[in-house]
Order: sequence, then structure tokens, then C-alpha cells
Amino acid sequence: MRLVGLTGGIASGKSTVSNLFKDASVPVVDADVVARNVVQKGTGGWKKIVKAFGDEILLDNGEIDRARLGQIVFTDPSKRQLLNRLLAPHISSGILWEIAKLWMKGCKVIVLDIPLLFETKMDRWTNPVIVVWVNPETQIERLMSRDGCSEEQAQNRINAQLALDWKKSEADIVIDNSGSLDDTKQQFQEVLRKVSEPLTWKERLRSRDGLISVVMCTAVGVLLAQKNLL
Ligand SMILES: CC(C)(COP(=O)(O)OP(=O)(O)OC[C@H]1O[C@@H](n2cnc3c(N)ncnc32)[C@H](O)[C@@H]1O)[C@@H](O)C(=O)NCCC(=O)NCCS
Ligand SMILES: Nc1ncnc2c1ncn2[C@@H]1O[C@H](COP(=O)(O)OP(=O)(O)OP(=O)(O)O)[C@@H](O)[C@H]1O
Repeated sequence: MRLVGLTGGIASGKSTVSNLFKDASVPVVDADVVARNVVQKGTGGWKKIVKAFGDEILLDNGEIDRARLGQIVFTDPSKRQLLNRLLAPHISSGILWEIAKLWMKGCKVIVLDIPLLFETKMDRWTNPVIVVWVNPETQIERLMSRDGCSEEQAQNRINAQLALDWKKSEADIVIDNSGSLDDTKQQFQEVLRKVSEPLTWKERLRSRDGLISVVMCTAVGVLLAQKNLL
């Protein structure tokens, strides 16, 4: 099985490219969706957030007030680190579970769409790593227009991640999404061809070693989380 890493910066166009993969019948695991599921009302992730951030983080219906939590964690790095630490074991085991389900269905190529691929060091078990890059002016413009946020809020979110230019320098494949959608679609055709090629023996060994270490880290994380040690 080939696990393709799809990453980039906030609003650089990951979902846009992951939709192209879905249109080409390549299954996608979306880390943002997993991250939302693991904090639904009553889950372990939800309980940890309420304990750490208090009842005032809840909406009237008991769900997490994401806008409010976002406002807190994207302006205070220590709160963001706390949130990341609380949710990491839930998100990584959720991702692993989604991958396992697709693998059991016999999928040969799976795309992992994850904004924090490098930050969480999950790039070790993906091959190739695709970075969706966009120039800084376009990134902030698209982010402000999509989320209806101010320039300062947009910049805070961008600053919460590793620099997009650094991610680009670490990529196996770069998709430049600064132009039109048609331009991106054209680049995507070549990317689709590359990820459809079978893995070489070297790549297989690399993926296997990375996967084993992630399974072990996740298992330890889940055990510690169950014992409330995280
Ligand atoms: C802070 C929260 C509540 C804000 O929710 P909101 O609905 O406004 O944003 P959403 O979840 O759709 O995320 C939008 C984008 O923000 C960026 N982002 C989200 N969390 C983080 C983070 N901890 N650090 C840096 N960037 C982040 C990503 O690029 C993501 O695609 C939410 O993002 C969250 O719970 N984040 C922590 C979980 C996480 O790390 N998610 C990333 C997937 S691995
Ligand atoms: N080539 C393009 N031309 C014009 N608009 C685009 C292009 N690519 C993406 N967009 C728009 O830019 C915004 C951000 O794109 P998208 O949601 O795909 O980014 P993302 O990387 O998935 O964001 P996030 O990190 O928040 O999940 C969206 O409103 C999308 O419609």
C-alpha cells in the first residue's frame, strides 16, 4: 500500500487537491475531519478540552465553540501547544483507524490530507510527500475571503504552522496552486501518474519502518490517554 502525504499551509489548497484525488477515485483520509470527530460532545477529546479550557468553551448545545477555541489557541502559543498535546493521541489513532479501514478494503493508494504533516512528524510514513504551495499574498487573500477573518487573524493562523517555504523545500512533489484551478489540475495529472506507480523496494522498507514506529507511538499515546496521564 502507498500512503501519500498531502500537506501545505492553511488555505494553500489542500482540500482543492484532495478533491481532485477523490474525483480520480483515490481515497482520501482528511485529518481535519478526524480532528473534528474526536472532539464531538461526550468523547474523550471533548472531556479533555472542557477540563483544560473550562465550561465557557462550550456552546449552548454542549458542543465545543470552535470559533472561540480558535480565537484562544491561534493567539496564545502555549494554549495551542496544550490543545495539540491533549488531542494528539486521539487524532493519530483516529487517522490510523481510517487508514486501516481503507487498507482492509484493499485500497492500494491512500492519500492522507493533513495540514500538520511535518509538525507531527507523520511525514516519516508517507511517500511521496506532496506540498501544495501558494505565494504568501494569495494565501492570505484566500484565507481572509474563505473564512471572513481579518488580516491579523489570518496571519496568526499562518504563523501557527511551519513556514510554507520550508515545507516546500522538504517536499518530494510541489504543486504550485498560486494560479488558476485549471493550472492546478494540469499539474495534478502528472502527480496522479507518479503516485500510481508501484513502490520500489527501498520505498517499501521506508514506509514499513515508519509505520511500525507510528503504530507503537500511537499505542503508547492511547494507553497513557486512557490512564489520564496525558
Ligand atoms: C482550534 C480549532 C478548534 C479551530 O477550529 P476551526 O473550525 O476554526 O478550524 P479547522 O479545524 O477547520 O482548521 C482549519 C485549519 O486551521 C489549521 N489548524 C488547525 N489546528 C491547528 C493547530 N493546532 N496548529 C496549527 N494550525 C492548525 C489547519 O490548517 C486547518 O486546516 C481546531 O482547528 C482544532 O481543534 N485544532 C486542533 C486539532 C488539530 O491539530 N487539527 C489539525 C489537523 S491534524
Ligand atoms: N487555484 C485556485 N484559484 C482560486 N481559488 C482557489 C484555488 N485553490 C483554492 N482556492 C480557494 O482558496 C481557499 C482555500 O483552499 P482550500 O480550502 O482548498 O485550502 P486548504 O489548504 O484545504 O485549507 P485548510 O488548511 O484551512 O484546510 C478556498 O476558498 C478555495 O476555494
